This record gives sequence, C-alpha cells and structure tokens, in this order.
Amino acid sequence: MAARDALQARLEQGIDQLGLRLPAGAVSRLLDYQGLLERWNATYNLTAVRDPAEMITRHLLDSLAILPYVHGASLADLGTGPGLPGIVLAIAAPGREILLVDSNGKKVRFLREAIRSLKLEGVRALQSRVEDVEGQYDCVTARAFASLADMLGWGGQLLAPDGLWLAMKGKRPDDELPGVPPGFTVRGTHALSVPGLPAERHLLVIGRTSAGSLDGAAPGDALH
Ligand SMILES: C[S@@+](CC[C@H](N)C(=O)[O-])C[C@H]1O[C@@H](n2cnc3c(N)ncnc32)[C@H](O)[C@@H]1O
Repeated sequence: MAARDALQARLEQGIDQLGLRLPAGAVSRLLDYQGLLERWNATYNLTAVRDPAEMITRHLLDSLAILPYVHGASLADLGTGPGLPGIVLAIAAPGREILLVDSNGKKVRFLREAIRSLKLEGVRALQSRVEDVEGQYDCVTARAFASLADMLGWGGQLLAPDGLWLAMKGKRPDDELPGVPPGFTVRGTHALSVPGLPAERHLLVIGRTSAGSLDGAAPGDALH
C-alpha cells in the first residue's frame, strides 16, 4: 500500500504540474491500470518500462500531457500497444467512443482485460493492422507508432473531415514534415513538458487540408 501511496503522490503531483483536473476517481483508476500493466508485463513483455515510478512518468504523465488537445466525441488510438495513450485518455476524459487498434494479439488480449476490469465504457480494442480499419474519428492519436508519412498513409482515412490527428513524438520531427501526404496539413507543433521526463517531447496536431486552401503546400509554415 505504501508503494501505491508513493506512486499516487507522484502521479498527483505530475497532474498538478500539467495543470490538469481529472474526474473523480481517475487517479485511482490510472493506478489500477498501471498495476494491471505491471502484472501482465511480468509475463507478456508489453512494455520495456518496468520500474513503476518510471511508468508513472513515461506512460501515464506522458499520455496525459496531450489531454488538452483531445477533440470531439470519438477517438482512435493507432498502434496503441498496451493502451498508450488510449486507455489513459479513456480514464482521464471519459464519455467518448474510443477504438484502440494494434496488430499484436497479446497486446489486444491485455487491452480487452483492461477494458473489462477497469469497466471502461465505450472503449473497444481491435486486433488489426491500421491499414484495414474502417470508420472515421474526430481525434486520432498515435505515440511511438510510425513516421508521419507512414501513419497518415496507413490510417489517414480514419480522420473525420474536421478531425485532429495528434502525433506524439520525441524530438521535433522536422525531417518528417516533407513526408506529410497531400490532403493533410500540420496545424501546430507543441513542445510538451512532461513532469519528471528530461527527454524532449513534441505533439504535432494535424488536420485535413481544407478545400481551396494552400496550407498543405508547406506544412512547416504552420508550425509555431
Ligand atoms: C512502439 S509500440 C508503441 C505502443 C504505444 N503506442 C506506446 O506508446 O507505448 C508500436 C505498436 O504499434 C503496433 N503496430 C505496428 N504497426 C502496426 C500496424 N500497421 N497496425 C497496427 N498496429 C501496428 C505494434 O504492435 C506496437 O504495439
């Protein structure tokens, strides 16, 4: 219990530093999710991060850092792995339809168990390659998944016309910008400061190029 108390203090402090307010019970559910991940990870190797305190920072707080950018009533998290950022966002911002997609069967088995045991309503896990997924979502998230060119090439069809694609990256991915396919434009690049994480983190917010607009011509111009 003492260990959980210490993790809870670290998580709550990080949430405060991010300037977030989460719904009642969310912190406890996030710790339950992490506990489940730690247990499954001992057998199934779902994440290379094994230290619980490091998981709080590198998984929970890093995922929560994009919460202010989450948009609309539906969200698809592509290449979600063990549910990052998708399950964290499902707990922190409930009330959305959320699809978690991964091609790896053991990760999807974990996701289904997490959805069941955490009673995550409106959340579904799909074992599939992103290329084969159908539907459209107001928000698409992807962390540590693929280059911008690949992720938009494989999954661009999933973004609703007014949707926002949130691509989570480490260093600012200037070298990937020329690969953004036609029809999409980078609306902003945000340097994220994740409490306790010294590494650089960036969020690219990508939308569809609106008809008649030139903003897809030079994605770098949209950066700030
Ligand atoms: C490096 S992991 C990142 C997992 C998680 N998003 C995170 O940040 O911890 C990339 C994940 O993408 C999945 N993946 C790779 N290519 C995929 C594809 N084409 N369709 C669906 N999932 C894919 C892998 O199975 C893996 O779980």
